[in-house]
Amino acid sequence: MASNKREKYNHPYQPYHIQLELMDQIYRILEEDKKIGIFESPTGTGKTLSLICPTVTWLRRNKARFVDKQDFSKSASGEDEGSDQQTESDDEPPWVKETFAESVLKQKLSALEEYEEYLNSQALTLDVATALSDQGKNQPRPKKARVVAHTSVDCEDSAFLPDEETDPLRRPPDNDRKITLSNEVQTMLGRFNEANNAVEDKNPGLPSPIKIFFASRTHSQLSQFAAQLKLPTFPSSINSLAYERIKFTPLASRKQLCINSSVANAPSREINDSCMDAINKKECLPYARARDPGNIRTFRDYTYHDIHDVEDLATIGRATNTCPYYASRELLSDGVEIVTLPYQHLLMSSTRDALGINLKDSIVIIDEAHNVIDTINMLNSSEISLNDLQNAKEGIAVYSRAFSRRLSPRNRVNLKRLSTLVDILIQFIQKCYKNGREFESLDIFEGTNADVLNIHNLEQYMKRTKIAYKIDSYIEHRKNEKDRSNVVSQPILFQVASFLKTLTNPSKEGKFFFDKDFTMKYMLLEPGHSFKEVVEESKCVILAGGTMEPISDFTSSLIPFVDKSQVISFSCNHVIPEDNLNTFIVGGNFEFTFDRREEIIMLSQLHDFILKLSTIVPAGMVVFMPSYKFLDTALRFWRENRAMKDKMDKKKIIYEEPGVSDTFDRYEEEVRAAKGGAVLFAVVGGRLSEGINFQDELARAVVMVGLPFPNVFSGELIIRRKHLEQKVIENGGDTKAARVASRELYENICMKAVNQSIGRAIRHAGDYANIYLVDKRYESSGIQQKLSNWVYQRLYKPCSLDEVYHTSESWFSKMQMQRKS
Ligand SMILES: Nc1ncnc2c1ncn2[C@@H]1O[C@H](COP(=O)(O)OP(=O)(O)OP(=O)(O)O)[C@@H](O)[C@H]1O
Ligand code: SF4
Repeated sequence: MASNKREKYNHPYQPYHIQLELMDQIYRILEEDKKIGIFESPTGTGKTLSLICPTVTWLRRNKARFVDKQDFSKSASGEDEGSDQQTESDDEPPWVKETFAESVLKQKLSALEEYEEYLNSQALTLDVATALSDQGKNQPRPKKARVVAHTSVDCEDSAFLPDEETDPLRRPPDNDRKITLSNEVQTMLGRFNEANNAVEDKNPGLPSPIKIFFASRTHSQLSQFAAQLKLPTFPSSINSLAYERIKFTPLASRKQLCINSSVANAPSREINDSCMDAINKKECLPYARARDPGNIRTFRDYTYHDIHDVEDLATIGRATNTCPYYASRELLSDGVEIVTLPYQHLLMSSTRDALGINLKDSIVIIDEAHNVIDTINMLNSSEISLNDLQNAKEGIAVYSRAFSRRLSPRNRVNLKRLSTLVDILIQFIQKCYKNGREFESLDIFEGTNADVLNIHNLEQYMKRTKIAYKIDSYIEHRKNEKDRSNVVSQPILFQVASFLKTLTNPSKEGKFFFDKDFTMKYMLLEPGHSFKEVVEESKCVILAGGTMEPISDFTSSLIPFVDKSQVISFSCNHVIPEDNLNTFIVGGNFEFTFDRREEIIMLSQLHDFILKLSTIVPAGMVVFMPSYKFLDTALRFWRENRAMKDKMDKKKIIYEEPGVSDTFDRYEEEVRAAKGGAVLFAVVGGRLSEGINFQDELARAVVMVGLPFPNVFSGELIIRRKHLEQKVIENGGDTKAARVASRELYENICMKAVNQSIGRAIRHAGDYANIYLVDKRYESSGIQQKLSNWVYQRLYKPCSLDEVYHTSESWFSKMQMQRKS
């Protein structure tokens, strides 16, 4: 049975039972045409292959169905779904259409076979590409583009002058195919093109009707996807083809893909502008080559020859001297089946449009999806503090003085206007600031002369002249000249520009408000609104992650517009044996509410509990505290009142501090030294609570102290709660229902953080550890149900503290014995 299933999804290994369950659910979404899948698959359970195998298997089967005469004849005869255009062929008898469709199909299929054979026969491997790209280093380089580098001291001052105000429509849009080339570039291009144009296009362009878009948060997760995609082999979608390559491309940023060294070395935030500069000045040969169909074909054939990650794509770009950033985008409409891309490429509609990403009917997979709501909110929010504005004002003044003689009258006027606007923002904060207070954008300008300023024009001016970039670069440059330490300061004018953009075009789904430290913020309150387009355009969206509970967070804020019958959610068990984890609730007196958490008796008891546990737990033990402040209070109290020194029993104490980056390394070293292990005190939401592996000895126990509810006084939360309560009431609920919804919001934020933190332990099939939830509020069934399923399923029955110690002791001895035998 299991091996049948393995074949069914083309899994490269014998899938774990839980992988089979997950793959069944994913396949079901696709086959039953459901809209949303929400899947939790704990780390170590082979999530990436569980996502790849059923989706690509389905994709190939679906393509086979598409290639089937009936489906294809529709597309060949122009009868695409939704097409209501009358065509000439409507008048033709059915047998004519059918014969035409059959002949088109035949031609396309045999061309497809030829293309696969062509790819097989060509030496388009990465080794060849690397060799070519090494050779390419000796090729003449295009004229060096002028780049404003922060660290460069000998920058010409003129580099900091505002760009000329050209009509933005005349600036080559990203997908403009025609550019006029300088003579030098044209000569070189001619040489490169001769060879390529002689080769006819082998790819018949049989449309891949459905694509898979796989988005994740980090570069390493996307590379991991490419590496895992190499493992399975999928049957060809065409009977006559013995082997069909997966047509895959990653999409990435210019920072990762730029092969023009004079641009690629610029600081991250300047790369886009530098690239556009190089393009506008016709100084980038790889760009010119990426506009040429012959070069794109060569680039495509290299790319499709194998599964390549982002670094490989850059190598192919160098080998073909074709910009991989632009060339990879061309593949979106050239037979690609699977695309990986970072979150922001997928989640912003403007970025999708600019990159030419069409999600129509696609399978969208979002990995590490516990971050997706925060990412959408972050991408659509902006903020600026009083301090930033004061620095911006100073920056504009310094810049205006330095360049007063060289600025055109128009630039001078606009800079003056910008300074006045910054002044208005400063005065508004000084006059009206109250943490958590909402305001409208119009309130800022009441009683001012802002109408004369025309903020929209000012925003456009900043965009066209890149003045924010010029001022920030100039200030940085001056600082570096005076202070050779090269301390990178914040790009303040960039922040002003971004806030201005929000101010001129705020979305209805967001609010302006004041937050702590005299900050003005704009925050999106309905992430679902921005996500709706992704859901509506695609065939389905699969949200997958290691810790997705509480799932209600997604259904209520991300996809409230999707009918429940269209959502499948599934939380996988862990691959570890049932007995490899116990979750204890340590209640008793413990209740670390904000008011009580510093009570002397509770702090003393907490110390005694951790101390006792440290004598029982082997090797490493991680204790998560709800905040830095509480960690600091507890450590101080224990040193002063419980004679705590630098160890707990035999375990060395290591603790997290804000801004310190080597905590994990020190802890790991201590645990690996095998002298008795270490206790690591970390903070929920700190840098050790997400994305870090505490496998095996690094965490034989995770202790979660209290429930890390968010700060009720944060301006952001005040606004979110108010918005939610209003929504409940507008939808016919009463004040009690509104309060319940608020409570749910708080609990979800808190439990998401708990699941993230405790999920750091148990990282593979043979791992084992215990989890201790120290607070009596964990006894509530509502809270327990928000734990990750694999943790909830291993909750130990309610018991006394003595039983916790006793059971733990015998369990650890048993597990260690098992390991030895
Ligand atoms: N059934 C299996 N048998 C053996 N190895 C497997 C199996 N399934 C996946 N693997 C391998 O296990 C390793 C871990 O896989 P992957 O990184 O996808 O898992 P994960 O830990 O669930 O993911 P994440 O780190 O994103 O939480 C990979 O090298 C993968 O090829
Ligand atoms: S077009 Fe490509 S290679 Fe040229 S500067 Fe831009 S990203 Fe770099």
